[in-house]
Amino acid sequence: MAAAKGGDWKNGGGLDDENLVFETTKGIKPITSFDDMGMDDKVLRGVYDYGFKKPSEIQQRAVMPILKGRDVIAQAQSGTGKTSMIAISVCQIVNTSSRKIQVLVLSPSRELASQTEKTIQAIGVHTNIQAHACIGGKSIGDDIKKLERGVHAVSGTPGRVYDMIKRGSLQTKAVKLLILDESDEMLSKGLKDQIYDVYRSLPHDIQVCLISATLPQEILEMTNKFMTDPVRILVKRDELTLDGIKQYYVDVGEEEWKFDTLCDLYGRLVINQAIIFCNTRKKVDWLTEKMRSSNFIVSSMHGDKHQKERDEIMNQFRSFKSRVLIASDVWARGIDVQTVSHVINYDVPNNPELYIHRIGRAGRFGREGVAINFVKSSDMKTLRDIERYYATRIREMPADLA
Ligand SMILES: Nc1ncnc2c1ncn2[C@@H]1O[C@H](COP(=O)(O)OP(=O)(O)OP(=O)(O)O)[C@@H](O)[C@H]1O
Repeated sequence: MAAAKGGDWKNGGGLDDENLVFETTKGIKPITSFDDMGMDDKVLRGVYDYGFKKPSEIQQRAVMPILKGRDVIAQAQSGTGKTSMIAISVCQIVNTSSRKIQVLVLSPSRELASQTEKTIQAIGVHTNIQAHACIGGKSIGDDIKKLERGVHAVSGTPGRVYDMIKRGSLQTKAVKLLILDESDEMLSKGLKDQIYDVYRSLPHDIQVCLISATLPQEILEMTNKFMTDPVRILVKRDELTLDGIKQYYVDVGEEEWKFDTLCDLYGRLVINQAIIFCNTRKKVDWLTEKMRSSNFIVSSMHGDKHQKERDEIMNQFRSFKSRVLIASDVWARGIDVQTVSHVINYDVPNNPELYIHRIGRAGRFGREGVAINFVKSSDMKTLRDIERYYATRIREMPADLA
């Protein structure tokens, strides 16, 4: 932070970066109790009232550097409390006596941005913090009104946030902290330009925190362009999969056998709640129709649906009224529904990062979960590559899994 960030990060890192080795910063002392983090009593009360007793490993290591104003790159396995850590830090950092936006949290999906806003509001219940979810698909007029009335923290998606900045409704002068959740996705090709647009509207000495379960080398390489001497808490690839999530595959041979396999599983497994991931929105729609016409009750969700419908589906799923959700990768990252017991990859995901995020929808915060991959003969190599990449085992699903 402090010093102006140098470099042309929008256009990628220089050649010098290629041989950089990234390691966890030495000498980070875990703080094993929330009581010892020097937080305001009201924030602390909010944390305990929210049901947290002890900080998770990543919270023990990353909260203090964030609160001290350091730039931080924080990686930890899925479902281990990273987004909650963002909420705790935001509640502590904002000064509620001023109604200016002081923290901006950006997330890749509307659902995640909204989930983070709700967590901030819940943990900050005793502090009077005003957070606002600034996300696409909602009324622009409502956003403008809410922002002009004054809020302390904004959790949003990059497109809508930048729109509000351009309109002058989202004032950035007092923003001291920018957090990119799911930061590898945020800095990937598709979103990097939008993030850059937001970033250059913020004060020069902005503190930046990057959070994700997956942080590939090429993302770490670009961080020196906009971060200053960041504290790094990193996880090695072979430690990223969670023991609590059992991983299986079913060799379906050909695409056409996937559907029967799914129907068969439905009859055999005791599922609390399940997410079935497909690689395209079209496939989500197709599978939803096909399941419904075979009398299965399923919900479905992807980025082409209207926001109102997306909200309804999320509410139904979170309140356990719907138990099986067929989804695109809009659901792969960050969404926290503790009761999800099974993740089914109807299609093997296109990259190893997505695999980690998808299966991480089950097995939240130490719970058990099961991930089942439907694998065509032509996908077997991709699955083996994923297995090798994370040094994990994805076993053939046993007949008696139920
Ligand atoms: N210290 C804690 N004690 C108890 N529960 C916690 C704690 N921190 C987080 N949780 C709970 O664990 C679950 C997962 O937390 P969170 O969503 O913050 O994880 P995450 O690491 O951001 O996940 P993802 O990798 O999917 O983005 C949530 O239900 C959250 O309420």
